[in-house]
Amino acid sequence: MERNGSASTSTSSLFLDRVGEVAVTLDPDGLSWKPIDRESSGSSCLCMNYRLKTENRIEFSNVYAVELIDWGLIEDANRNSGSFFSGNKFEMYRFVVHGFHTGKTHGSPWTLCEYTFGHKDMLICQSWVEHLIASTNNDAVRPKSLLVFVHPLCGKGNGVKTWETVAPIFSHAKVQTEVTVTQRAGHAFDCIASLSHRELSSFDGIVAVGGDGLFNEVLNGLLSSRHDAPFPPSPQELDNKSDKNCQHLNNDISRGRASLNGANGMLSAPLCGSDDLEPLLSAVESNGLGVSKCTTNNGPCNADEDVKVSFPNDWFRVGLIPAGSTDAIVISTTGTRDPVTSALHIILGKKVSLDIAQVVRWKTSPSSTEVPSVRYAASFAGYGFYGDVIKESEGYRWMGPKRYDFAGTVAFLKHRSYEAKVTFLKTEEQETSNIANDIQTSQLYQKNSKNVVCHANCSICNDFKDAAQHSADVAVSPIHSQDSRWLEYKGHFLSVGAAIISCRNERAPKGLVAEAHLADGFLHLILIKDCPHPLYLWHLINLKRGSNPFDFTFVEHHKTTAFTFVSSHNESVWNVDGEILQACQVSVQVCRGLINLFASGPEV
Ligand SMILES: Nc1ncnc2c1ncn2[C@@H]1O[C@H](COP(=O)(O)OP(=O)(O)OP(=O)(O)O)[C@@H](O)[C@H]1O
Repeated sequence: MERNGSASTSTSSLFLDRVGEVAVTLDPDGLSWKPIDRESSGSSCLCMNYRLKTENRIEFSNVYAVELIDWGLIEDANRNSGSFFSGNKFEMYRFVVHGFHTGKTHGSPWTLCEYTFGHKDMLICQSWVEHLIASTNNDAVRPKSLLVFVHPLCGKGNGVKTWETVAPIFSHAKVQTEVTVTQRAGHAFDCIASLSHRELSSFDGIVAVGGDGLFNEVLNGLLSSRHDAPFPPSPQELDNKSDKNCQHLNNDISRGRASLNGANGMLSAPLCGSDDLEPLLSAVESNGLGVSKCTTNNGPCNADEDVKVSFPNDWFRVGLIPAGSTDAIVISTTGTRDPVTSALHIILGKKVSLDIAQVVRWKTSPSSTEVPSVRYAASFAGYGFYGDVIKESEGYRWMGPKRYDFAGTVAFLKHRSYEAKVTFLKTEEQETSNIANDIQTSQLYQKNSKNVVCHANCSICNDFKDAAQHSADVAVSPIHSQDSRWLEYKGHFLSVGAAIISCRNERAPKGLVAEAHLADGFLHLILIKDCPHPLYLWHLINLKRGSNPFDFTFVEHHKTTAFTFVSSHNESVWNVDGEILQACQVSVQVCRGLINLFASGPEV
């Protein structure tokens, strides 16, 4: 390798497979090459997505692996030797640069490419490999060892095939993978929940190959015993507090006459100041943060130490390679639904924080005794229409992903509404808006959201990391603060939904809530009050078309950090990340940035 005029640039003569002899230049940002003594500069780019076009440079940020391979053939595509594919062949030592192209438009899938270089001298090849590896390992912390769960039956039954497609990318990058193909629902949860802290900390992350349901299992397996935080107040507790301390006003939403703030809608008087709200149950002994004396907030501990892995932390990451029916989590966090793109995000060590909703079920049915149980959700928790769809779809599993369209149509035609009470924590933004005037919810929505859409390196999501990374304040929403104000809605609802992220999917390309952020510490509560059938259809059409679905008088949209829900219905079904949860009393709170995902944020 010869140094050029600039100290940071060097050039060598190498052979590039299917091109011929090239002058290769290494600069601080990448690798480029120029054919020597030839006008022809054909190049190759082989892999799952075959590209055949002239390339003469690759940036280091687009290189995911560099490998020394065996002595073998390099093809010279000398134009004088005939066709491109019938050039001369030479034997030499070789190394491969594995890379990818990001596509010209945001949200387009990344495509793989590889360049095989050769030289008669093995030491020269070795030296190139060392230089390239050193140059490409500068930025993010790339994972070395991952635990992988593959759901064989997810989506159209392609889980294993999807893993087989991306597995070579991990082996090229020398990322060790311990793979389990799940045998049943709950398998991944059981495996992860039963891992000792030491076992878990021997991995840099866990990867789910499947849909949102498998991801939810992984999430719950990780957090069930490793996230210590006070529960949000139960509906009963809020009632007790409001009876004792607060003015308690209930404005029922009249059936079929949904309206906004004021007459039949929102109660803007505070239910109670919740400064002294204690968690109903201290089932988990909390130390506030969930971080014990020897924790791994800044990285895995020394193997000999008494390790405890708790969440949130700064190093453990979860990955998702999409193979499911809906894949809303992947689309909302990477901007595309592509296994190769997701695999590359994982290998490159990309990281974004994700808000997680802690859903505490207090009662399964109105007559059952209060026994809290916790479920975590990464994308969505919904009741009414959303619960009906998931329940209805269970009977049509044989249809595959199409069953959601069918079940959705059936649930829509039934047009059922449910009597329920929803109490949510008012945010500062809403306080200001309500004092100022009694504006309608759709206006409130526009005013509060400022229509800032989450994107890669989103400043809103990164805000809290700079201020107080992973402190108790950010781990749990401030629902116990002195200034908390709770608002109550009571009435008949077609659905009650809580979107933690945008939940983009093929049926709602901009998401259920287009401006939801990955890690702003808020969820979006969407209350669809009973309304005439055609209007509800219009709302659904707006979701599908990407128009504003909240611009209706029967839709309430509130950005909040916590809410409670009570229904008197015997078979109350929630849809939590696409999975069924039977519950008639729940409390939900957002835990800001509770986990890290191998992703860079939605590209919008
Ligand atoms: N081997 C298995 N057999 C049956 N169910 C499984 C298996 N592994 C995981 N599951 C469960 O299957 C459910 C659906 O998984 P997932 O969401 O990953 O796939 P999907 O095809 O998108 O599912 P769905 O169509 O139900 O949304 C989850 O509850 C998961 O726990």
